Amino acid sequence: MTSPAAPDAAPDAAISVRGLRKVYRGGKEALRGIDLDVPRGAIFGLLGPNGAGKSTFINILAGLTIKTAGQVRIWGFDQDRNPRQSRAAIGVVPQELNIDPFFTPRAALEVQAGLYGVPRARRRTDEILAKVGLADKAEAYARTLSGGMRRRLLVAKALVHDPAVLVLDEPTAGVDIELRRMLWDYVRELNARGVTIILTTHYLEEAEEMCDRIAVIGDGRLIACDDKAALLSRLDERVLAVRIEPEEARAQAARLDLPGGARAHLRADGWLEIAYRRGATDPGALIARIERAQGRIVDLSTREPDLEDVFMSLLREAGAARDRAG
Ligand SMILES: Nc1ncnc2c1ncn2[C@@H]1O[C@H](COP(=O)(O)OP(=O)(O)OP(=O)(O)O)[C@@H](O)[C@H]1O
Repeated sequence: MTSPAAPDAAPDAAISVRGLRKVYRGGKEALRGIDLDVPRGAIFGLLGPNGAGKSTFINILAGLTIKTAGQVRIWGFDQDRNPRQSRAAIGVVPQELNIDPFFTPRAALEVQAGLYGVPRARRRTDEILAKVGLADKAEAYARTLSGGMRRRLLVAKALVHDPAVLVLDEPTAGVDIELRRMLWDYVRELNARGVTIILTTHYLEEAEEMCDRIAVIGDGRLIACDDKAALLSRLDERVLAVRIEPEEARAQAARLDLPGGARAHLRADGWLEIAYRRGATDPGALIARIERAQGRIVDLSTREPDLEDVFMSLLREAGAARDRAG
């Protein structure tokens, strides 16, 4: 693949968004003023609960949804002032598997390349098909492709014009582990060649593994945007897991009032998991409290907070701030 078509001076921000708002017909405000920069060369994760506004954000970048207000620059090109260049700089893999059933993968890529004005001599149809593992399906009708193969075809279609920025909206929803691995390997390879990647995913461990920078959107607002490591270290939280005997005591223990605002919940595997703030309490106090009230601790482990803990904590904080604001 050639390097992505970049202006003479590649911008620091692959995507730069200011004051982005979207109000849908009917009045739903899906984005309430987002300011966001995606650094060039990043693998950038966009996270948020259902209905947070992620797809709206991505569809606006892709030019599929018209924004209500704000400025969007893609690879330095203003979406309103330079629509052609900004569109050429981005490739989007949509969430839905919307593929024309009567096209073969080869024809689908050729049509897509035509739409983007890629001259025949510069088309890389076979190379792209091979990369996404569809070389032997090049002439099959799309309606005969499995869900995973359709997903790969969508990735291939997003790449025909060599975009500098590739956006993947939930690319691994419902795909098997093997395809997921293959897709991520390919994404990493593209990134290593200079393509900036933006992805949304509901699998937080996936974002934790793949992304170097992460934004969290909640209810149309940006509630965090930071390097992954900074985001993870922001939470002064530890998780202690204990196994209590007898079994009957476990559910009771989950309801105990614990020191320092620690929160407990009983996992499906019978372990009691307790999230506590290091500054507010120490594990010794927690253990003593549980043993005093309930049974015997027969096993224990601790772990660092993961992205899921951070994510839940950010959403809780944002919810509490909204409640306070009324
Ligand atoms: N075409 C539309 N018309 C009206 N409301 C819409 C439309 N599309 C989305 N919405 C609403 O806007 C809000 C944001 O939706 P969006 O699809 O952007 O969220 P999301 O973060 O992508 O969610 P998910 O994780 O479920 O895909 C939701 O309340 C949704 O119901």
